[in-house]
Amino acid sequence: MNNQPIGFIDSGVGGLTVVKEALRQLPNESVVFLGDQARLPYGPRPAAQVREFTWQMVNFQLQKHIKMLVIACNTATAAALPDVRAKLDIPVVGVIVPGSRAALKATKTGHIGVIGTEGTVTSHAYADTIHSKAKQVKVTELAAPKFVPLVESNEMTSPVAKRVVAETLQPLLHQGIDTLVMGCTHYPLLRPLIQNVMGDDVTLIDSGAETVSEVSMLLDYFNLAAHGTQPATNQFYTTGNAKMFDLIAGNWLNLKVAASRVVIDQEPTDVQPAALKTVVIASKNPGKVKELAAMFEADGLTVKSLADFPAVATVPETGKTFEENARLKADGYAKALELPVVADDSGLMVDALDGAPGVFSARYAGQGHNDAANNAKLIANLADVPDEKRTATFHTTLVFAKPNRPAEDLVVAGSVQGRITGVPRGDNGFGYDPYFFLPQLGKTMAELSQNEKNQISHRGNAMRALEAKWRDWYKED
Ligand SMILES: O=c1nc[nH]c2c1ncn2[C@H]1C[C@H](O)[C@@H](COP(=O)(O)OP(=O)(O)OP(=O)(O)O)O1
Ligand SMILES: [Mg+2]
Repeated sequence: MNNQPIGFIDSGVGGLTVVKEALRQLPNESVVFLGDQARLPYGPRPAAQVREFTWQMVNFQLQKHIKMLVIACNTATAAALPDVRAKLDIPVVGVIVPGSRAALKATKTGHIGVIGTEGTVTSHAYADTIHSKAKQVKVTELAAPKFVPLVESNEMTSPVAKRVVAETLQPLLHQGIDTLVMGCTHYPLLRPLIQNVMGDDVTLIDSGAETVSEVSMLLDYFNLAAHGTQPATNQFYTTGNAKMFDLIAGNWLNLKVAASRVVIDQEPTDVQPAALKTVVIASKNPGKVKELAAMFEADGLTVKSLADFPAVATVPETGKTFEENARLKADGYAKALELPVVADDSGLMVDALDGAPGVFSARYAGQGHNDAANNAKLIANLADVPDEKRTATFHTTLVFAKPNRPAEDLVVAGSVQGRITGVPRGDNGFGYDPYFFLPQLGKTMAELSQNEKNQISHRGNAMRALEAKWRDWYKED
């Protein structure tokens, strides 16, 4: 008997489909869930990176004193389960074996379909597991990389979702597949759409739900089940947007949760007293911070960001222009922190949308916005616009401010032109980068390294303008 919690980890909200099943089947058990929404999707990432991220989640869970770990993510199971299992002395459960087992039990035609992320499909983890048990069974695997972003942007019932699901599953029809494994814990949230396309004769296997039976069995086997004498407690954490997390959990899984945001990919930084040669990049956007930090670090400055000052109050962006917002942020944070501050206000202006989303780029998708939701809305709004009319501009205004001297603000700007594609490409950068195509390079922004992006980007151009001026300005003190 053991009242410690069970830890569940996933790249995002998808793992909650497993937790929901656990709460139903094992109501005495306490749960700690962590979703790495800040870095999803995991699907397109190299296996080594998925392993690294998974270990960061595992280490977070170990601090919560879990008694068992469930890797509620197929991509992470395929990439990291053997490694994690070998190094931990608690039971570690993945989703692929239980899903494979259930599919074998269900199939009559002996032809099983598997849909998953690119990472899961290229690992052939399902085919290998199924074939290790039953060689003669035919397994057809198909990557469905667009499904996770649909779920994470809360677009499960939109016309876009319906079309994407129908188009993606086309290759699996009329082949004699009678059982389809939803090999990603996000997919059960699209279940009605998937069932509709596959037809009622196809049995859908929810690998996550199957996993809970395995958890239940292991709790008994290792004598780890909770006493049931005290109420179970549940804790939910996300590395991303807690509001969006709560919204999706509530709307789609009927789970009332209040998630907390956590950082798992950096060592805690001590807050140091204000140093003379310190600049604070006053942004909550890690993508921006990374790009801007490089320049100042090269100049020998100590660079900090708002992540180093978790207690400072957020400055609202109430301006109507990039410059107004950049000034508000720079002056506001410089005053609060009593340090020199650089702020960036930036966004995407699409010609066919009369310059939208513009200064509203970060909040384009409204309440609980995030990159995936913003991108989904952008693509939906451009659905009927032909390629040659999808021209767009990225803009950045940078303001460098000294504490309490707004009149001396140094203001520069930069921009770059490109075109909005229909299909995202690349894993680098952030925000709208995967959709921002640069015809002269034949690549999207997200396909460039940080260095390459800085050479041509709006932010890089603004930084070069700042570079020419800031040293003299800074020295004046
Ligand atoms: O290089 C870029 N590549 C892709 N997307 C970009 C880029 N630069 C800005 N963007 C998008 C992200 C966000 O949706 C909006 C900026 O909004 P913006 O308010 O300036 O930044 P933010 O809220 O993300 O962070 P913060 O205000 O804390 O600096 O434009
Ligand atoms: Mg902002």
